[in-house]
Amino acid sequence: MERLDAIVEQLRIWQQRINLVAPSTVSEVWTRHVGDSWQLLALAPDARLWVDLGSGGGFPGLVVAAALVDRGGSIHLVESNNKKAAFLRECARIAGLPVKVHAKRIEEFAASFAEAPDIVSARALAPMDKLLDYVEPFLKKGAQALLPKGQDVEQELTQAAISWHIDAELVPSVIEPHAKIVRVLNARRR
Ligand SMILES: C[S@@+](CC[C@H](N)C(=O)[O-])C[C@H]1O[C@@H](n2cnc3c(N)ncnc32)[C@H](O)[C@@H]1O
Repeated sequence: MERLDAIVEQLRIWQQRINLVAPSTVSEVWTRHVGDSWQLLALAPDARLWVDLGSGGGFPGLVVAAALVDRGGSIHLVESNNKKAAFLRECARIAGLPVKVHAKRIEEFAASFAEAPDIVSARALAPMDKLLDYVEPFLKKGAQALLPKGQDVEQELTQAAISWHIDAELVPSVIEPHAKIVRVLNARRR
């Protein structure tokens, strides 16, 4: 809880200078962002090495990091916006989180990252078709992808299935009634 408190405190401070989350959601940060992120941990109880793509204001990446401390795990956050990357670094330092921030584009990170993560996550980054491009290099190394999605998820999966064979399951969100988390076990281009 102390680590999560520190994350929320830093978010509120930095949000006054840079747009880390939609301003309308700041008052609901504990449910809309912290809780929404925390629920991913139950879907990967044994994961220790994690990669979060397009981390932005740190969701789910920083919240996952707060839990990975107790598992002896760590997380790589990939965020190409330098101001957001600076926030992620400073927040991780203050909260004492096992985080490495990569201020680069996902494509560049994926090409140079030599480790095999247990989980790759991405929230609010891209439509499913594009998202699969981003996570495929990690799936090939044995990772599972956890991708929180809104109520249009079925439509996105149908669209993505035109170009991809997708082995995935949908897990209902415990936070948003119509939202789902897509757990991707495998994906390959047709
Ligand atoms: C809409 S925000 C979502 C942030 C966070 N995951 C969340 O759910 O609150 C998407 C973030 O992904 C970053 N991003 C988009 N494309 C990227 C890419 N190709 N490489 C690295 N970061 C990227 C953007 O800078 C932005 O901060």
